[in-house]
Amino acid sequence: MGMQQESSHPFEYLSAFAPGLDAAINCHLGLVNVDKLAPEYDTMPSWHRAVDPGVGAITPYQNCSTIAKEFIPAGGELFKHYGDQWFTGRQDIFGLMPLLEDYPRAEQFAIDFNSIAGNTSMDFRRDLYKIVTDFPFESRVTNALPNDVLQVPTIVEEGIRAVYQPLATRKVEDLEANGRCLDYLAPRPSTLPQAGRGAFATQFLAEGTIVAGSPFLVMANGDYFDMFEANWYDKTYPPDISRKTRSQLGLNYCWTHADASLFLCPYGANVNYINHNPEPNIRVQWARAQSMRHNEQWLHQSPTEMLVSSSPGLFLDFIALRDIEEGEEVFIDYGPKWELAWQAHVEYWTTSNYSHSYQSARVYSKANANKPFRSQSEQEVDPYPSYYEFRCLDVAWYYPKQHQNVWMLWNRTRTFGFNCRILEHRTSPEGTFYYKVELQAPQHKDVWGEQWDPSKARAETWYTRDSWFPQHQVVLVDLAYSTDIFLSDAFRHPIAIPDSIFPDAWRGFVA
Ligand SMILES: C[S@@+](CC[C@H](N)C(=O)[O-])C[C@H]1O[C@@H](n2cnc3c(N)ncnc32)[C@H](O)[C@@H]1O
Repeated sequence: MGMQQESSHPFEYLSAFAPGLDAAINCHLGLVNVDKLAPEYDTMPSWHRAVDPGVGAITPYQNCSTIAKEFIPAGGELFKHYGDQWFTGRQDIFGLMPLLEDYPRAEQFAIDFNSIAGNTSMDFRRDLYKIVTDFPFESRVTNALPNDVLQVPTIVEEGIRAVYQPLATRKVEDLEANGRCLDYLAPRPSTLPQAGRGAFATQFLAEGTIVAGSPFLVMANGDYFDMFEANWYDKTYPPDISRKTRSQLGLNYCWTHADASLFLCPYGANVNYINHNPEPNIRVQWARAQSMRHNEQWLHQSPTEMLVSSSPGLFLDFIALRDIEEGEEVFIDYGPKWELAWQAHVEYWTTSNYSHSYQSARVYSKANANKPFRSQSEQEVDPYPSYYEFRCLDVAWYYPKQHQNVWMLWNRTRTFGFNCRILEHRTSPEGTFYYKVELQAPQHKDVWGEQWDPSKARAETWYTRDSWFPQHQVVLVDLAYSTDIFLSDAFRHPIAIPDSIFPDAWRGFVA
């Protein structure tokens, strides 16, 4: 998430795989208790593409915090809001699952029921309640009600969450005995040169400790990571899938093995920060059968079933090979092929000739915050580099209601505005910059997946705005696909699944 700015496709979000705690959190719309904050954009501040081989090889999307919105009892499962559509779009699987607003409605129903029937006999109350919950026409609200009328007083006194919370709470002793600690590791700048961030022990970890664990996204092959040349925005040409131009950054965070085309992408807390060292202090091993929902059977059969499964079933444990001190960086061995590829890359990078004068739009804007942006006419004399563009945040003005993709456009523009040009600037007595701008309204009528049609190319329609835009609504951004992570020669290499744990049943699998 948070990467919209990096893509120029008019309708599609660019989805970033943001590993960490949040990726493992389920959704229960009656018990939503956490929220995630947008990630921070944080490149390694001292790195520059003209010099540093690590540039573009690690994610700049960092610190995507998960925060508690409600009281969470010890042992309580964390739940976030996936959005109602996640359930309505899967009605064939979930049926009439209660949505976010159905729980308060059910709660109100229980309160009303109690005030009407609370003083009647238990038998009568039970029958009356059964009529409601077993009503032939199922509804999401009735599905949010507990089956047992004896729960109604709990709802009245403590709210409907109190009915569901016990079902979503495990005993702390049970978690301590069978769970995995999520905070034995934490990210910090790595001790290795050019490696970016690494994972560090937050406390002393004795030899044999399971320091982290991770489920995986499983892919049949690495095609998913391929990128092709295309011009989504102007639609002047479609992607040419015969010409792969580069690999997505996600490749560096995923695991594979020479004997199969499979790719496994871990998303357990902090495991994606573990760097490579040929002399590691951590090893990996599959979780014990049935523990952590690890499906041992999958290790003994062709990956076909695993690939079609809708729920994750692989779980890998990361185990201390020796005592690890608090504050020590932890490492796994990515394999000799990775090591050779990295060495070759470092050598190659000395020959790359990226300009020393390159500055990302973010770096430029920060360094020049005391000056207004240049207007169009000023830019004729003193242009900005071609890899910058202006975005103006102006949601209220243009809202093409007739458009079938309104919500997508709205979401997209809300986050990072419309293309815009600066016509004039002025400075208020308080020193705030104001801009007279021209905005380019989105004109797209087509949708993702439709037949390619160059005649639907983006219309160059510019609108002048009368009001002056304050500086926080005018942003200089990097042109999509121009930041370090899109450099076609940025380092890309997957991590090797150690041969010692790679199941024989998967060898030879190619898809
Ligand atoms: C799974 S990520 C590890 C976390 C990463 N360092 C970060 O900051 O997000 C793998 C990437 O980290 C970097 N890396 C890992 N080990 C390294 C090492 N020993 N030397 C240099 N770079 C390393 C490489 O860019 C590699 O592709």
